[in-house]
Amino acid sequence: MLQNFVLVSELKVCEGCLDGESYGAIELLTGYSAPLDSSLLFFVRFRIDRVTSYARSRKIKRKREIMGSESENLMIPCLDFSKDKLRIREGSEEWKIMSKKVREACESHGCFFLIYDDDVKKGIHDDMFLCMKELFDLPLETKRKYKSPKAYRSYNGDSSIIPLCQSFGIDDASLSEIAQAFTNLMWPRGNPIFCETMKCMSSKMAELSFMILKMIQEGYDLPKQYTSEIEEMKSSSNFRLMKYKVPQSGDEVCETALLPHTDKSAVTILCQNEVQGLEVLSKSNNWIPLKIPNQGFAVIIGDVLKAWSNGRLHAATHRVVMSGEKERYSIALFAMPKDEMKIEVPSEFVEEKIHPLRYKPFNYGDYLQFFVSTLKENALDVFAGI
Ligand SMILES: O=C(O)CCC(=O)C(=O)O
Ligand SMILES: [Fe+2]
Repeated sequence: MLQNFVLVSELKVCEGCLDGESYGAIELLTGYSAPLDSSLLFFVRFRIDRVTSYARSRKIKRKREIMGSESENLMIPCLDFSKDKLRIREGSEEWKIMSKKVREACESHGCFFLIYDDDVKKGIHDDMFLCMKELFDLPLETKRKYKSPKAYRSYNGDSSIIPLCQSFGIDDASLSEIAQAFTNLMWPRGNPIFCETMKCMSSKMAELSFMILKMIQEGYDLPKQYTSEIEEMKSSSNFRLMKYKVPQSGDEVCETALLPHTDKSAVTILCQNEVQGLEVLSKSNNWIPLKIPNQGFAVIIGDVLKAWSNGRLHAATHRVVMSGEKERYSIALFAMPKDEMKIEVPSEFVEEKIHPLRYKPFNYGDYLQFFVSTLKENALDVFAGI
């Protein structure tokens, strides 16, 4: 009977030690909430003991889940495009071998790790993260000046759904006039280091995304006639800068800082500071923490390539969880088509028995609009599925 008299919110204030998980646990144990009476404090303490052990067991369970998925993490390939410091040359034997590996990784996991070292890239990673800190440290009213009519571009730091995340999305950031306009808006007195670093980092990442797209074409031995389609798939890009706050509720708690989703791009390239947090959902339905190599990238297949390849390439669902005491900074480059591109499955991907046609042709801009207005989890299948 007593359990009906626990007010969850007062409990939280009273004890000041309950995190999100424990709070949920109390609701679970009590069924519903009612005003807390001081005579019930003994009972409440007893409950808290139970709740704490419940929360502890949840944490252990999560640790086990992570350990269980660790073996799957090891299965996600790490591909070195700069092997022996020699850049893989298009058309070479190494290029062909690597292309098959890219195809395989994108079919099995929808993602892979990428290492790529060259003289231009050296140091730029660190410079970019220093620049990002400077950007996110600007006053809120300055950051809010960055507005765009396009979805997921404007400065976003006030979302009640993902309160730990702040972001900016800049289209075609490698173009001088765009990088300059963004820099001038944030720093009216100028910040040439930021401007140059952003241009350089975004063009490096765009170059890598094109390389991956070409490898996918090669990996399937598709004829040259598809080269122009592959080029169209990266004719736009969005350079997204993100900062994730440390969760307030205690360092052992993992909070979802970015909700599960698939990207609406053709392909996404991502890197981060030293703080991990990205997870992908494996085909066997386990969340796998992606340990992105230092100075390396994670590559994730988006909805466009999934549709175009008739579902052979897997658009991996992913999310960000935050724990620990350090802020996370991440950078994503979304390579995508222009709105007017028609996405149509090449006949080479269709095979009556094993691979019947799964997607009807659609206009990329229409798909984006559909997604933004419905936010459906399985938007691609609802919009273009057969
Ligand atoms: O911050 C990350 O690591 C992931 C970001 C992401 O998935 C996105 O912006 O679509
Ligand atoms: Fe994403």
